[in-house]
Amino acid sequence: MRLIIRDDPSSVGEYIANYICKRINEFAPTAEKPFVLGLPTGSSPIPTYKALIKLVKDGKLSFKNVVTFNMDEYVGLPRDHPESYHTFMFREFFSHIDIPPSQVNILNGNAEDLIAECNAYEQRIKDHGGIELFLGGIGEDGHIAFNEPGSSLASRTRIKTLAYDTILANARFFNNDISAVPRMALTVGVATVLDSREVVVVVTGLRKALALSKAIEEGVNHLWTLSALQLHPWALIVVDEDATSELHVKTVKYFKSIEYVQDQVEKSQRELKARGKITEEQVGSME
Ligand SMILES: N[C@@H]1[C@@H](O)[C@H](O)[C@@H](COP(=O)(O)O)O[C@@H]1O
Repeated sequence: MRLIIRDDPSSVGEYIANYICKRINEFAPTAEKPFVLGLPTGSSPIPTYKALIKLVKDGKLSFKNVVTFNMDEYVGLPRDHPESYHTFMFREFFSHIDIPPSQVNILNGNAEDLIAECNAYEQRIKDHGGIELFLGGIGEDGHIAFNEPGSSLASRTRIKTLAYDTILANARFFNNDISAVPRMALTVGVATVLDSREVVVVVTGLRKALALSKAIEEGVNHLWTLSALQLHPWALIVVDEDATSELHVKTVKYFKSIEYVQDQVEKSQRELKARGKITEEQVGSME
């Protein structure tokens, strides 16, 4: 697992957007072989979405051959409700980029048969060859998607009852009216996230500091479902300084030193390449 620390949420967003841009461009997606991207909602990914939109507007990135799968959706909230995750995703992201709406997948929290909806979603992900990169956020209780504390680490897309903490945290989106927050959601499972080839998680703000420390400084634990990422072979967590507040100083120093050494390695590779000592391919294989 890598942990990247940036000063503030907007630098975190820029880092992740540039990272995703590089991954999509290197993948060189086509209509036959699209890049399959998992996406979250919440306030934390908004700076990333803003930076991705700018990359598209600047002509550096296209979503024409990208297929997306969102992590979760409330149960019973009308699709056009201002706080449904459908509305959120189109308002904050999809309507500003060049993705064909037919390539957007979001769970239907109003399906007649919710279990069938969840199973079909898992199948659709499989039919697309799995998710290449899953971008996620976390809740204050360490949940990834809506995998609340106690969720099975082997869980798949399913119906989840929300924890009271999450209902309280999300009440701010419903005029602070706790009774207006849906009690249930459809969500991809922890195992659905772990199945993706790469996971990138955004964690910003003091409110998430305890969850971050539990997830990376302690063992794999179903009470802090983000900790399951420790089992993933290719995981990256990008955080701001505030989110590191509960980490040990040595943890922060360790991850900063890793980034520093990595930068030095890349710099020396670029120099070797400029002097014709190694090829572009060799640079890529060492990154
Ligand atoms: N289901 C979503 C999560 O996927 C998201 O990570 C979390 C954090 O939201 P925010 O980024 O607004 O703190 O909110 C909800 O609970």
